[in-house]
Amino acid sequence: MPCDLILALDVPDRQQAAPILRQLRGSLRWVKIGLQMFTAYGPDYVKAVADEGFNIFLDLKLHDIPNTVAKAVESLAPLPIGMLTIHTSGGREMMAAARAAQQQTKPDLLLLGVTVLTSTDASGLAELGLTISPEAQVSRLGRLATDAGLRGLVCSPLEVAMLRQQLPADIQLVTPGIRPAGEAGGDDQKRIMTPAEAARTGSSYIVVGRPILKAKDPAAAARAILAELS
Ligand SMILES: O=c1ccn([C@@H]2O[C@H](COP(=O)(O)O)[C@@H](O)[C@H]2O)c(=O)[nH]1
Repeated sequence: MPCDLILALDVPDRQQAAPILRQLRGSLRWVKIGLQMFTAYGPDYVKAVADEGFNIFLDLKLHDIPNTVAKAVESLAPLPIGMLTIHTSGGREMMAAARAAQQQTKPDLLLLGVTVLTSTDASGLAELGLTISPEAQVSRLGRLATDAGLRGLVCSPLEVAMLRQQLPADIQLVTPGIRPAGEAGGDDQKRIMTPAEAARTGSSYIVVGRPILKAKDPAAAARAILAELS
């Protein structure tokens, strides 16, 4: 199963992003714009990065009452985006409303349900009153999301093999929590794997931010990961 790289463009400003994008044009296909850059620059920046030839994953992790999330999906539909996230913990009704809005306004958009954040481990779930393993909670939320009509999930690569057993084969599994060998620990990511392992286990896409952005040569670091995946 092919696995592609998505660069999480989590940098403070567009000046820092520009040289990285320029150097990766033609080799990297997907760029994730998340809360940091979207709150700084808004929809215009999404259009600007798309105009440079990248596919855009807009990672806003929408989570609100069903009507509000559905209306946000409608508002985002004119943007040149290929993927958009909502939180599965918003529940079945919220996900179904978002999915209906997406189908009506942007049928080719892949609406992804974020399961358990890769920065959360069993003790983090327990603090929220959820005495369940991350794997069991991802399984539960994955089923709920696909029952509500979603065709893609965000999870840790640690849960991919389990989800591949329980879900239809065409469900797209997008996995952050990627740390190259020797770079584990020392930050907020808890449920992690290397790029090659995440691809081998069946991820459709891996999402990588800091391991690329903090490298001496970010474009070279991204190209090395792309080579690992090919
Ligand atoms: O469960 C999740 C969902 C989303 N993310 C996002 O992915 C990137 C990961 O960046 P790194 O620097 O490689 O940790 C980041 O934008 C998160 O918002 C996630 O990590 N986990």
